Amino acid sequence: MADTIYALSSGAPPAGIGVIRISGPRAGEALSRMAGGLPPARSPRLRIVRNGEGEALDQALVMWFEGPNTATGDDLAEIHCHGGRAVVAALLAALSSIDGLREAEPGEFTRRAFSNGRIDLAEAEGLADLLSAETELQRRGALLAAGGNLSRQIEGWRDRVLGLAASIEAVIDFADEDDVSLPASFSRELDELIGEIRATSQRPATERLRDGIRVVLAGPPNAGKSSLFNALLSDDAAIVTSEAGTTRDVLERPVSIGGVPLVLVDTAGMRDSGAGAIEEMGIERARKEVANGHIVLWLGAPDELPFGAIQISAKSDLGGGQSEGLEVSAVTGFGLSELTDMLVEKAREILPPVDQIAFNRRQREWAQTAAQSLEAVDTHSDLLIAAENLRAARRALDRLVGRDSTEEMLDALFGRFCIGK
Ligand SMILES: Nc1nc2c(ncn2[C@@H]2O[C@H](COP(=O)(O)OP(=O)(O)OP(=O)(O)O)[C@@H](O)[C@H]2O)c(=O)[nH]1
Repeated sequence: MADTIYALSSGAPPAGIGVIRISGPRAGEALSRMAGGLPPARSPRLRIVRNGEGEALDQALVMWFEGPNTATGDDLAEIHCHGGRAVVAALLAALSSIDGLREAEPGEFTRRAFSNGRIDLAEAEGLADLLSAETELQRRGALLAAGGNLSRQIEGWRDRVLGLAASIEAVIDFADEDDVSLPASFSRELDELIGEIRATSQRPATERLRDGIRVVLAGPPNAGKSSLFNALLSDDAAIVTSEAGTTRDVLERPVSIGGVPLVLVDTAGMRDSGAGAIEEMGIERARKEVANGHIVLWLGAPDELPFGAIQISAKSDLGGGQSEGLEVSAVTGFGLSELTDMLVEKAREILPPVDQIAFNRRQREWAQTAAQSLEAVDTHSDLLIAAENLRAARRALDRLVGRDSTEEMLDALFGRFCIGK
C-alpha cells in the first residue's frame, strides 16, 4: 500500500491562509480524526481541527476528495488553516504523529498524479515551468503545456500514426487478395503529419523561454557597459567606477521587460594590450559570452563590431561619440526606452511563439525521432519494414509524453518542484 503523504502546499508562513494537503490511502482517516469526522465529499466545511490529545489547534476549512478522481489520483484531503507559523507547525506536528503518515518529498504530489495517470510527462514538465514562471510570456507558454495542449497534439499525431499503420497492416494481412491496396490518400496523410511534426520541432525550444534571452553588453574598457547594465536594471548590481577594467568577471541578472524574460550580461572590457592576468581571464569569458549571447550590444568602435552584434553609441550626453548605432545615455536616460523596445522585439523573434505549443529539448528529440521514422516509411518497398517504421514513430511519440520513462528522468523532473507540490 502506498504511503500517505502530507505537506504545506501554500507559501511559507506567515500568510493569510495555509493549505495543507494529505494524499494517500489514510488521508480520509487522518482528516476524520483531526476534524471530528469527514465532511461530505467535495464540500468545504468549517471545523475545529484538533491534535491526537483532543486539543483545538485552529478553526479551518476542511475538504475531502475521494480517489481516483482527484489531483493526485489518491484519496486527498485539504485543510485550509490560518497561515500563522505556529498554526501551521501545530497542524503538521499533529499529522506527523498519526501512524502511516509522512512528510512529502519535493514534487511528490505531482509525481503521484503522474504515476496514477492523472497527468502525463509533458503536462508535468509544463507544470514545473508554470511554477517557476516569473514573466508573462513564461506563464503563457507553460500554461499551454500544463493544461494538456501539448499532450493533446501528441495524442492526435499518435492516432494518425495508428491509422496509417492500420492501412499497411490491412494490405499485409490480405496480400493474397489483389483488390486490397493502400488508400490513395496514404502518402499525402503521411507527408502532412511529417510536416506538422517538423514544423513544431523547428520552433525555438521552451528552455529558451524558461532560461531567458541572454543580452550581452560588450565593448572596450570604460565604454559605459556597467552603467548601461545598471540603467537597464535600474539597480546597482554592477560596480561602476571610472577606473578602466573594473568589471573583471561576468555579471548577469535576470530581468523581465515587457513580460519578456531577459538575462542581462555585463562583461569585462575587451582590450588587446595592457590587461593583467586576471583581467585577461575576464576578457576571455567576455569573448565566450559574445559568442553565446542571443543578443549582443556592442559599445565599442563600429569597425570592431562583432558579427551579429548591435551597435550602441553610449554616453550620448557627452556628444562627440561615434555617430553610428543607437544613441543612449546611462546618465540622462536618453534612448533607454528605444533600447528596451528593441530588445523586447528582438527577444520575441527568437522565443517560442506565444500561444502555440513548443517543445523542450527532450521532447524535441523524440519528435525528431518520430519524424525520421515516418520519413523512412516507403510504401514502394517491403511493407513489413514500413509497418516497423510506423511502430518506431509511435514509440517515439509515447516516449515524448512519458510512457515508459526512466526513474532518473522522473527524479530529475520532480526534484525541480518544491515540497507541497
Ligand atoms: N556622461 C556619461 N558618463 C557615463 C555614461 N555611462 C558611463 N559613464 C561613465 O563612464 C565611466 C565608465 O563607465 P562604466 O560603466 O564603468 O564602463 P565599463 O564599460 O563597464 O568599464 P569596464 O568595467 O572598465 O569595462 C564611468 O565614469 C561612468 O560614470 C553616460 O551615459 N554618460
